[in-house]
Amino acid sequence: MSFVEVRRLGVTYGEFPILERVSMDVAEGAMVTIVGASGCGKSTFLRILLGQERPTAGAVLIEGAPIAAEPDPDRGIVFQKCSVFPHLTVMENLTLPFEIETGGPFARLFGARRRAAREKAGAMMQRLGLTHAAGRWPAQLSGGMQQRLALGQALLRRPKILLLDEPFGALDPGTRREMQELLTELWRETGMTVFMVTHDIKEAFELGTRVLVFDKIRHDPQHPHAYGATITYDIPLKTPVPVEAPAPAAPHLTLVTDTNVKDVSHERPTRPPVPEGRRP
Ligand SMILES: Nc1ncnc2c1ncn2[C@@H]1O[C@H](COP(=O)(O)OP(=O)(O)OP(=O)(O)O)[C@@H](O)[C@H]1O
Repeated sequence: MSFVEVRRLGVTYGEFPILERVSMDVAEGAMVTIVGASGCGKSTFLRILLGQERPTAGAVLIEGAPIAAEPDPDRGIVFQKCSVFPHLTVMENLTLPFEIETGGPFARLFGARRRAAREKAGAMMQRLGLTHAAGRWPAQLSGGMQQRLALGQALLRRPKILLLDEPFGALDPGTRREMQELLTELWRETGMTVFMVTHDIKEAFELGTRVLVFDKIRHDPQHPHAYGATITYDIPLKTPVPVEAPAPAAPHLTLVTDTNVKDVSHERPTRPPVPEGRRP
């Protein structure tokens, strides 16, 4: 049994299929990076993993059980922007997860529980280098600091799965590099399973233990929205933590099609053929 199993997942909005027949098995501790053209359904896939949306077809299992019908502390998420609450200070953003745990978004912590929450938030601030900014509002932070705060907030409840939707897309190259290093450190420390959407191919290959490419296998030029995207390439790169093993010398490419899985490590990747009966 894999940690995350996705079985012939499909998502349709109205009459438009966005994702179709997406299947994968993901080991615990993997860092799965996801690339694909804009609009092919990468964020939709993350929302399904979060439990924010239900799939139209297929299933997602986590540790063998169907995914919870709504977000829970086992899954944290960080978006490109606006992941933290603008009306709360850094400290308040980091104690909020514990307040929600106690009794929903309007709950307040008092006494020993408040002290414990502030201690954990303080330790996280130190880990993220934000201690000096405890009393600042998010609008008073740089983009990199805001994303560090968002990562910290997502990690405080120790999620088993961290979902990242282009988390470093709005950062300058230097800050982006720092954030990539921080993410790698936190991932190694926690052993959590990460799904990260990125438009930066280099980032996908540098950070991921496995790269997934989302694209449409079937395409009808007369009806460009007739088919959804699926996984067209599934490229394992390194063994995920905690198992320590040397990375393979060269990436082993697997071209995933609807009906078969074909080893193409010795071939140049080419566009999959249009199935019979679908030719314009
Ligand atoms: N709630 C919704 N209702 C209807 N259509 C939606 C909804 N959410 C997303 N879509 C559509 O689904 C498609 C996929 O969107 P999604 O944001 O998942 O793509 P993406 O691959 O993450 O794109 P990008 O890389 O640009 O962020 C888009 O055409 C979008 O307009």
